[in-house]
Amino acid sequence: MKTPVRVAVTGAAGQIGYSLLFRIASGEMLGKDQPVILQMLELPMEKAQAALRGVMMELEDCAFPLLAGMVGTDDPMVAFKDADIALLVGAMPRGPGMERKDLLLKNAEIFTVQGKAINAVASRDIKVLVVGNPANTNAYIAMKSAPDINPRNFTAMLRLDHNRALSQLAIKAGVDVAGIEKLVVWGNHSPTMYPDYRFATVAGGSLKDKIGDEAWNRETFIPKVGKRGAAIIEARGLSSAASAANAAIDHVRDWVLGTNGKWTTMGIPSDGSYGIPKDVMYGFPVTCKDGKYEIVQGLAIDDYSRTMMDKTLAELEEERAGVAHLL
Ligand SMILES: NC(=O)C1=CN([C@@H]2O[C@H](COP(=O)(O)OP(=O)(O)OC[C@H]3O[C@@H](n4cnc5c(N)ncnc54)[C@H](O)[C@@H]3O)[C@@H](O)[C@H]2O)C=CC1
Ligand SMILES: O=C([O-])CC(=O)C(=O)O
Repeated sequence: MKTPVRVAVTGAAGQIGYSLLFRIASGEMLGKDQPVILQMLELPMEKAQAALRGVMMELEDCAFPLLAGMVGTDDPMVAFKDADIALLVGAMPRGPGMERKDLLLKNAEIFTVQGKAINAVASRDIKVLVVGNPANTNAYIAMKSAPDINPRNFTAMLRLDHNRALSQLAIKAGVDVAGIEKLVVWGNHSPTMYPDYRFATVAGGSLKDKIGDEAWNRETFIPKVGKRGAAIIEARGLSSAASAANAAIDHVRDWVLGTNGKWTTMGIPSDGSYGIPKDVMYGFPVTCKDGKYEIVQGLAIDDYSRTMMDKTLAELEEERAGVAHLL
């Protein structure tokens, strides 16, 4: 039996939490032979704590063989104690008519507090995924609030955008999602993101050539992927939850268990690649191996792509300036 991995999940009684925890406990994130201890954080309010107790009762009722322990708490110092992995989900979601960056000042403080707690008590090798919006800038805040942890261990979720793009491409080209490789979504998890299939392949050939429709790329595909979150809020009255939880599972699974040479997209602190200034939390194409990610290097950036990549960068820099006083 492997040693259990401690997984901290914030916002555990929320919508995404409800779609996420059961899949982690069943082994879908870290493997069917990997026991986990769930360390769940919720707000120190009776309603949130009662809801968390209910979720924990349901987890108990599943009798998951891999669930080696559970902690429910309102204290970040307890939730992140010795945590190997943290999914920072707990934050206010947007409603109709809002942009994710409208949440910035409302949610930013959560990530200074939690970054500091991670710095104080978590495993020195903790892997952090920020889901709470605006995810890139919140991940940047958490990273800067945890100076003793390697900045590379803080990441933001672009995987939902990557998965959305995959499905739209598969529908357009009439191919299986599983056959598409080498896709990337550059930049911010916001409508400025740049889903880029110039390098994508299907059955060994170019997906871009197969689709052969640049007007569709610019006028339909890019805006559709960028505004998908808003379309779901419009339709459901609530922001995406099951698909967001699914993307979080995909992100962490690939980071920990590897991508076998395949590309995926992660929001990571830039190392200066592709002209993105160091530390900006930006969506890059990566491969993962042995618990580490590497940026795919050497991709040609044409003029249109440069403009798109700079636009989403400018938004991230603006968001970063807006929270500078907190850091
Ligand atoms: N990056 C991405 O692709 C996506 C991000 N999101 C974001 O994820 C976040 C959560 O979404 P939902 O689960 O739908 O929201 P929700 O409102 O259903 O749940 C959030 C939960 O977090 C808790 N919470 C709030 N502040 C907290 C804190 N400081 N510590 C611990 N718990 C706290 C709340 O009590 C609530 O139970 C939102 O910010 C949403 O915008 C949602 C979908 C996709
Ligand atoms: O759009 C939202 O506010 C929720 C989210 O991040 C998404 O679904 O991509």
